Amino acid sequence: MLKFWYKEFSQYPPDHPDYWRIRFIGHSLLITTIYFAILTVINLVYFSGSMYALLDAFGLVLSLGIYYRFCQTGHVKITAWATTLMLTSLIMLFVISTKGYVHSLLWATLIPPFCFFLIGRTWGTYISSLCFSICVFMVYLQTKDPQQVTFGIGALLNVIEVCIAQILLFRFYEKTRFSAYQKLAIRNLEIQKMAEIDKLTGLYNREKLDEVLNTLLTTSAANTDTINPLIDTEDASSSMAIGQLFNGNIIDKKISTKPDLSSPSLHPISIVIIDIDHFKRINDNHGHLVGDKVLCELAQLLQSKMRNDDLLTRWGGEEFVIILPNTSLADATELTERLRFYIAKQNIQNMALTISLGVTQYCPEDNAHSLLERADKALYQAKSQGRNCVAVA
Ligand SMILES: Nc1nc2c(ncn2[C@@H]2O[C@H](COP(=O)(O)OP(=O)(O)OP(=O)(O)O)[C@@H](O)[C@H]2O)c(=O)[nH]1
Repeated sequence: MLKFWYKEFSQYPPDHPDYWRIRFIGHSLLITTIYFAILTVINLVYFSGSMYALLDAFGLVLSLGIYYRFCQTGHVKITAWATTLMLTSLIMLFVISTKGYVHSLLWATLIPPFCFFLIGRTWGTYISSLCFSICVFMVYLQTKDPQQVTFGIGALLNVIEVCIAQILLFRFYEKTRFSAYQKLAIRNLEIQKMAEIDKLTGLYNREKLDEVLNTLLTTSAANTDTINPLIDTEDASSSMAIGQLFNGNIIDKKISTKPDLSSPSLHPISIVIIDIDHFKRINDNHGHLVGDKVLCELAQLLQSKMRNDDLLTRWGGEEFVIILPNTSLADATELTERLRFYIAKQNIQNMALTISLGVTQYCPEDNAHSLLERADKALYQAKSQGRNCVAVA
């Protein structure tokens, strides 16, 4: 609708800071054109007020002229100022010429929204203050020389017109505010995702691992009397789900509210550190780009073997860490052995590749650091045992 009026400026895409200002200029000048055209006719035909009709006709020509020029040049700042000055001066001329009677003062309430949106806070404040001071002065003059107030059709039209303009203005404001808020929310989500995802493999990174581990273990420390941080598939009494910690999605499994730290085997959590064997050789022999591809492919293969609640992360370099909730050390060792065997059978970038793995289980006195340190020691042991094997600590 009204495509002939709204010009698309390719230099101002939707994410440009001036995008909404341009739309506002287009809307405002369209509305003022329509208003001035109607007012010219009403003043001329109905009220026989040639002076006001002339003022409105002048406004009509100015609105069209400013918009025509804007479409040609695309100068946002100049157009914003021209529109502001035209509107404020015509409104104030009307207010002064009616001496503030016939509800003409209502028109002045349109000045701040226009000024602030078009020319910014500072000038918006100055111009609005000036115009309102004139309005106050008009009312002061009325007190000095009071006249009988009559509520004619002119006053009625002024009220109706200003009310319609105010509603349109505030609809527009709300639309821009909502749109800006939505964009911001989407950006925030993107940034948050970027901050916790490893760019190369697409897995969660070390920051996310630390966050999840710390949250799990801090929750356990703070709630030793009430909450066990470990997962209990049977006990669904707490509303906090492990899945929320991992990926923001609520997964059915709940964190137990029973004080069970004394018997971690009932609610075990295990950690695995994986390290590619002789990865340096791959880089040296085939180049870093092939090394990167190996990391990505391995990440995908490992991910394909994860269960719903397992969290696979890239710890850094050619090391990966898995958090295995609700998994005892024995189960974790078995699962890890299966992983090792599975990877050794794969052909990754036309190479046979092996991994070494260190496994450990969470103890009540652990913190994130001590837990990872123990798993790392196990990994070191696996390396010294000749690689391509699993060691437990
Ligand atoms: N291509 C690639 N290489 C990486 C990346 N991060 C770390 N590396 C390389 O990974 C190699 C790790 O080498 P080392 O720590 O000596 O370990 P390794 O050769 O796997 O030997 P072991 O662990 O003892 O079996 C180094 O050559 C790093 O440059 C990465 O993102 N991309």
